[in-house]
Amino acid sequence: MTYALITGASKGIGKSIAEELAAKGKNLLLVSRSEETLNELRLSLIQRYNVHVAYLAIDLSAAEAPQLVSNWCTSNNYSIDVLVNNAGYGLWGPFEKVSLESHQEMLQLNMLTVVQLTYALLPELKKHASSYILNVASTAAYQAVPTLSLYAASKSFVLLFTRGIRLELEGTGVSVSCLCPGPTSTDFVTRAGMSLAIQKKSDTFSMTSEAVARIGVRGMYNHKAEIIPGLLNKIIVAATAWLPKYVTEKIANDLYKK
Ligand SMILES: NC(=O)C1=CN([C@@H]2O[C@H](COP(=O)(O)OP(=O)(O)OC[C@H]3O[C@@H](n4cnc5c(N)ncnc54)[C@H](OP(=O)(O)O)[C@@H]3O)[C@@H](O)[C@H]2O)C=CC1
Ligand SMILES: CC(=O)[C@H](N)C(=O)O
Repeated sequence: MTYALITGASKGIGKSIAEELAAKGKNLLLVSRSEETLNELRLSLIQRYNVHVAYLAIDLSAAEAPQLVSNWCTSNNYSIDVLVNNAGYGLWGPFEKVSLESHQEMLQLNMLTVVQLTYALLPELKKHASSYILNVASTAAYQAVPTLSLYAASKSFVLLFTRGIRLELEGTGVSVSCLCPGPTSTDFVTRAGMSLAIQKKSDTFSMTSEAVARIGVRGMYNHKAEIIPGLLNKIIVAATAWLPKYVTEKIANDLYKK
C-alpha cells in the first residue's frame, strides 16, 4: 500500500489535490496545523473514496518539523510514492513594513521546508519504480512582484530548485514537477493580509482550487516540468519572458500596491 503525502492539505489547493488523488483511489497522508480540520477531511475522504487516510497536525514553519514528518512516516511504515510540497503563504506589503521574523518564518515554510522534506523523503521515493514530487510555486515565480517581493522570490527558488533536481533525478523513476498557479480562490489573500480592493482584483482572475488541482495532478502524472493552470496565466507567464522586466514589474506593482 502506497501513499501520497500532501503538505497544506487542510484547505485550499492542497485540500483540492487531496480530493483529486483520493478520487483516483490514492491513499493519503495529510499534513498541516489544523488537527480538527484534518480529521474532518480524513473521515470525509475515507467515507467517499474508501481510501486509507492518515494525518499529522504540525507547524511546518518550525525548523525541526520536516524531520518530525519523516520520522512519523518511518515509524508508521508509510510507503510514499507521491510527495506534494504545497504548504505556503505570502506576506503582502512593503518589505520594510513586515517584521524580519515574519519574513523569515515565511521563507522557512515556502523554501526550506520544501528542501528539507524533499531531502528526508527522497530515499523513500527512490524505492519505487515510479514516484512523483509536485512542488507548488506560483506564476509569481516568473517575475518580481513588489509588495510580495520575498514571496515571489521564494517561489522563484521553488521553481528553479524543482527544475534542477528534476534533471538530477532523471532515470531514477522519480518524476519532479512544479505547479505554478495564478490567482486561485483560497484563503491565500486573507492570510497574506491583502486589502479588500486587491482581493476583489485578484478574484476577477481567480481559478477554483479544484481546477488548479485537477490540472496539477494531471500534469504531475504526465511528468510535466512546469504546470501553469489556465490560459490567461500561461499568457501572462509567456509575456514575462519577452516583455522588459520593468514593464511586467510595473504592472504587478499597480496590481498589488496598497
Ligand atoms: N491562492 C493563490 O492565489 C495561489 C497560491 N499559491 C500557492 O499555493 C499553495 C497553497 O496555498 P493556498 O491553498 O492558496 O492557501 P491556503 O491559505 O488556502 O492554504 C494553505 C495551506 O497550507 C497550510 N499551512 C499554512 N501554514 C502552515 C504551516 N506553518 N504549517 C503547516 N501547514 C501550513 C494550511 O493549513 P493550516 O492552516 O491548517 O496549517 C492550508 O492547508 C501555497 O504554496 C501558495 O503559495 C500559488 C499561486 C497562487
Ligand atoms: C502572487 C501569488 O502567488 C498570488 N497567490 C496570486 O498568484 O494571485
